[in-house]
Amino acid sequence: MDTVFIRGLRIETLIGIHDYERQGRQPIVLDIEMAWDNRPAAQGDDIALTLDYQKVSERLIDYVGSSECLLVETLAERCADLLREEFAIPWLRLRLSKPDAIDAADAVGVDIERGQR
Ligand SMILES: Nc1nc2c(c(=O)[nH]1)N=C([C@H](O)[C@@H](O)CO)CN2
Repeated sequence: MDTVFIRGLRIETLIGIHDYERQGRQPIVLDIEMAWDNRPAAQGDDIALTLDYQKVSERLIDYVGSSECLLVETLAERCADLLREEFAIPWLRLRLSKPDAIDAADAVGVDIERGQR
């Protein structure tokens, strides 16, 4: 199975359960693998047949940048649903990291896998 991936997509958003987190935005980082048959695009050298990672990235920047979730689980699930519905992606694995949440940790977050490989 081929994939298209996006690694290290950093987006400022309002996220967290604590009052101080509701006062201002902080970064989250997305790492995403998305199932896609890359052969038709390669055969025709045709961007129209790709899962265009620029369009996917721009859509996520817009959506996440205007989100106000409490939990990383909620935002991860909503991103996965959006991608699968709007881009007809049959399977994806998505890691949502919060690099600034825990001082003693490089990052915390969730990994989810949705759809059929
Ligand atoms: N499983 C989770 N645990 C925690 C979350 C979360 O979103 N999912 N969030 C917090 C706080 O917002 C933390 O990120 C900032 O101190 C704590 N635990």
